[in-house]
Amino acid sequence: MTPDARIAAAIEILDDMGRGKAAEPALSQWARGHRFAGSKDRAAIRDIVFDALRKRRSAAASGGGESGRALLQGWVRLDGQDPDAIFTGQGFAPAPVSESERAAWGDPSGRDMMDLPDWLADRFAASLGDEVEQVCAVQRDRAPVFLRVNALLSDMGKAQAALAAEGIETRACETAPNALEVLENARRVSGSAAYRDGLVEVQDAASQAVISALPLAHGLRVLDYCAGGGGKALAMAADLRGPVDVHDVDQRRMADIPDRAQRAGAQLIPVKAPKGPYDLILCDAPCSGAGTWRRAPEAKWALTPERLADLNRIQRQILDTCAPMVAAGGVLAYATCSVLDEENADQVTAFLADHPDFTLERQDRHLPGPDGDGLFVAVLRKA
Ligand SMILES: C[S@@+](CC[C@H](N)C(=O)[O-])C[C@H]1O[C@@H](n2cnc3c(N)ncnc32)[C@H](O)[C@@H]1O
Repeated sequence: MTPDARIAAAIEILDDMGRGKAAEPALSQWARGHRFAGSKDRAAIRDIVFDALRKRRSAAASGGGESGRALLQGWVRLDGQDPDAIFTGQGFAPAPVSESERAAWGDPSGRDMMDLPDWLADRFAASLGDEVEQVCAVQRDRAPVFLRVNALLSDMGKAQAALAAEGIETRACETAPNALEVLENARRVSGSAAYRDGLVEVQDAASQAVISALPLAHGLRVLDYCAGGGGKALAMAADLRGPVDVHDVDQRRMADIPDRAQRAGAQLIPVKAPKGPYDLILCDAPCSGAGTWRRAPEAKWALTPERLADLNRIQRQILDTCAPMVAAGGVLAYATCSVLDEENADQVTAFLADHPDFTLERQDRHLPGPDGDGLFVAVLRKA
């Protein structure tokens, strides 16, 4: 497919999303209806759709509307390209820009460039202060791909060499001790021998740093209470060189854990109703994901104040449920992939007020940037 035909495809998909479909089903449905599109075309179309979603507000202001055509005219203009060179109507290119479309073009400014709904722009400003502009600018671009070298089966040098042998170039990243940033051929990672053999896992560098901040030591009894797909549990098992109990309210979220654990040579033990006592419990709580919206940009447009309030309630409940399961002298670690105070420091303050037997030992905030996503972790020690 030509670059302009890919833009025409992205317009169809964005229009489908405008009628209420989520990005993944819209992309899959388009691919099913256009079997001639190869994997490179599908990947390129996906990149355009996701980039337009990251910049939806500024693209809409630039292109004069929320339709697929307006968004992508705006997206092309934001990129410094000439829409008339792409919207030619030739071959499979989108139809030429009409006079009414052109008249609607604008120049995004101020809040448009934050690429957030107004209510979230306010919350971001309140939580991030002087750093808000920089964080919003970062979230308008694609995130780097990071890997975690699995210390149970490999080390940095061996893993980098194995990846390089398959054309995957990496560099060590300072955010966490076992983190690699993929510099070239990131799409090859999931099919590589290094990945299949468990030498590396795909995991954001700041997510890895959250685990490095925990006082993990061999022999500790550890529970991952919100284990999901097991990304952080695997990282804990590698640091611990021992087993980790895994739990999630939604069993289906843990479906991949047995295969992932086997590949990584790690012992993750599913526990339906954990009781404790544990020396360390990680609560990687459900959250807005506001630190990871580069990767999942749909989420920032879908979040509502009501949903955020619900998440805040669930986060409090999870901490309250886990606190009694922590052994005396043990640790409760609270993590989110959010940059919003109400999900992070405010939750910790409220928890400490209700649980005077805990003290705050450490609190780290990672902002989204070149070295990883936006994450938060608080290490709370029980007396
Ligand atoms: C941020 S995700 C966890 C990601 C995971 N730790 C990882 O590193 O891949 C949050 C998880 O919390 C789970 N969850 C939501 N409410 C919960 C609750 N009340 N108790 C336990 N887990 C819950 C969700 O099903 C989801 O899998």
